[in-house]
Amino acid sequence: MDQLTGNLERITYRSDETGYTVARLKAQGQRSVITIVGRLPDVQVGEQLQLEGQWIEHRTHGRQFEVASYQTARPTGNESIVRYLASGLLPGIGPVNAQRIADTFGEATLDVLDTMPERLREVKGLGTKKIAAIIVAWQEQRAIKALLELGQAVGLTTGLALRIFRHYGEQASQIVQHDPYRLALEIEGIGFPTADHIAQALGVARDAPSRVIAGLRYTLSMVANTEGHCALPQIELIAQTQTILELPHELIAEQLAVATESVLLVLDGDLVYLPAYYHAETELAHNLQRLQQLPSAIQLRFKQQSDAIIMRQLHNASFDLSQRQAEAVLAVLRSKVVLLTGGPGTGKTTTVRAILALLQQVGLRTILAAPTGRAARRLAETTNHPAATIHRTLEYSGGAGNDRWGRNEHAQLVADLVVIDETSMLDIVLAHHMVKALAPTTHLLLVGDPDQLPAVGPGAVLRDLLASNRITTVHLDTIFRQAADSQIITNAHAINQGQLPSVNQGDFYWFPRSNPAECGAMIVDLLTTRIPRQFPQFDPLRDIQVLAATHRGAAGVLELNSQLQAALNPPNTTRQEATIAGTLFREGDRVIQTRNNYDLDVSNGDLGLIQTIDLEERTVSVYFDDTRNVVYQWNEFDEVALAYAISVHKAQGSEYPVVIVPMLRYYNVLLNRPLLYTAITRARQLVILTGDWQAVEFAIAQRRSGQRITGLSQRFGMH
Ligand SMILES: Nc1ncnc2c1ncn2[C@@H]1O[C@H](COP(=O)(O)OP(=O)(O)OP(=O)(O)O)[C@@H](O)[C@H]1O
Repeated sequence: MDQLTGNLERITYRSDETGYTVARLKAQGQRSVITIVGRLPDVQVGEQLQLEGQWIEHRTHGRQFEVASYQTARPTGNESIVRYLASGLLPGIGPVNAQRIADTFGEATLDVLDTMPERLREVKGLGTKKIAAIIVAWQEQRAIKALLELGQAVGLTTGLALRIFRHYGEQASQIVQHDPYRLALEIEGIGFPTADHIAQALGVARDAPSRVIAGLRYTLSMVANTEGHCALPQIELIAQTQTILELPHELIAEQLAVATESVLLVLDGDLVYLPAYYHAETELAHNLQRLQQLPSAIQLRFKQQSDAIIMRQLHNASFDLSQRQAEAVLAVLRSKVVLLTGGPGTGKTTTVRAILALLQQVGLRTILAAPTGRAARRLAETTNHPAATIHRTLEYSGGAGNDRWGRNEHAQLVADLVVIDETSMLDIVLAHHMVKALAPTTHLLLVGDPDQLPAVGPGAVLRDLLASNRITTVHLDTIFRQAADSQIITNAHAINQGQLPSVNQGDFYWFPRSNPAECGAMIVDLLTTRIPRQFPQFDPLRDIQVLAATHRGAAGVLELNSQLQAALNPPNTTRQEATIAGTLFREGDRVIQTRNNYDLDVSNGDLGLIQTIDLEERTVSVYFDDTRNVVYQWNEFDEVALAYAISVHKAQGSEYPVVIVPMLRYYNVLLNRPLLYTAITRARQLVILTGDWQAVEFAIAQRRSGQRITGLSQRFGMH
């Protein structure tokens, strides 16, 4: 190893993601300024660096020093201090102001910034606003430095350290040092093993209570995220935690008792909950029951009108409802909380429209909402009434463990009726926040199809509420004639009843392909050749969605995306491309937003096309839903994925003109009836299944996706 000491002159390039840096150093004993490269996430211009590493000969850039490890010392001497302050470290400080600051405080400049930053007032020409901004930036800089140093000591990669910093801000070092296990629970991409690794490096004992309790909490949050359970039975929880911690059963049982005592976990009967899910479940049950009991303006308004009169009004407004639909309308007028269920084409939306018309006539207010942006847009289109996501309706902001709900028990929604569509997608936490924000006089109508896949988050709210038998429910099961003409809809209902679909007639096709590679090739062929030839009205980039059960394998989301990208949007000198967070993106690519981002105003599931990739500015702009442009910074783009193919789960609540579904046995464990049913009911005009017919049979034979452990239906009625 060679050693080198010098003063940092300039930073030529730095990756915010990885900390990889190219910089210029005025090194002692070297005649000219040299180039250094390596992971130097926190070094600043003007700093004194001590480096270890080796000299290498770069093909195009020539001789440079590759840094293996380094230490920094703060700049000393007027010139270095000025360069340091003017390096872009502090907002609004260029060479002139930097010189003034350095002249005012001399060698003590950095100490003043550390301990008495208010003394900046002594510097001529610095306003209060500028001083406040400098103080914030300086503290943040120090916090990042402290965290990166700590990170080096405990074996954290720069990428992870920066992610932790983005999450916790200035408290990051403190949290890593004193409660490293929090990282596993609160930061996406950091699992228990990483947190455990840090804790071990900090010398936390393997059988320390904090480790055991973290392991128990981690197990619960993992089963919530992967299997949708709100809780686990004690024995199950201990057994699963044991395999993670590799500690004796008794020790874990003991700490489980301690954790429930101190309410880090909640024991209810035999079920153990994370407190957040326990509260969501109990309060949801409680609030729904309270809501059911309190009188309302709607009830009052329609009290004097007989059922027959109301039906006549609807008839006059040209609604010819079936008996069941009429029952549903009356139920909503008479009961505070109603479930309206049914498969595709059974008249749910028509029923909602009839209710809206009645309420509007007499000046009562309705709010419509759905769990995803696309579902909300469709609801608005089909009802001709404004609709928004539930998050937006509840004026949600924040994120990253810092949630704020503008509408809550203290600031409730102003409405006589709130209608939620796609209720099957409601998880326990969102349902809780929504119901909490309803004024006691509001009616709630939950519309949904319980045979769809359950929510991505934990809980099975719609199924649990149905199972409780305590909420007025109207189930629509007649497929109306117009809808029955569609083979997609009749097949959806057939599949739901355990029958095989009829294929190759109308709008529902089957292309047998025996193995995953052939199936993948078939899908490419469909998008590039067959569909454009036979159905030229569909634009392959905009109208066709491939829905796969899995991410892995030759017919999984990842592989299909790379093949479809190559076929539909191949490399082209006029189209910029870039690899961001491990994925190659190209201008023109079809992409999907994968989580809600309130700053950029894009929701999970929104689809768009990449407009421009700007390598200089490190930004990507995406044109969403043919309506609006969103510009992402590079480091935000990990929220976006290619979307030629997406998972069925991601497609919940969305519809597409054409849906193509590979069906193969290699992912048998993932196949089930709700998955296939959900996939094909996403299509408006055309469904194409391709693969192995036995996989279709197998899927239909698996009646349910995994059962979820929840306590909502039992809890209902206990209050
Ligand atoms: N009472 C009725 N008489 C005749 N046709 C009806 C009736 N109710 C609904 N329809 C028609 O049936 C079709 C499906 O109705 P609607 O869109 O309300 O169902 P849905 O359950 O909301 O379907 P999806 O879940 O697929 O959106 C529509 O074409 C609608 O006009």
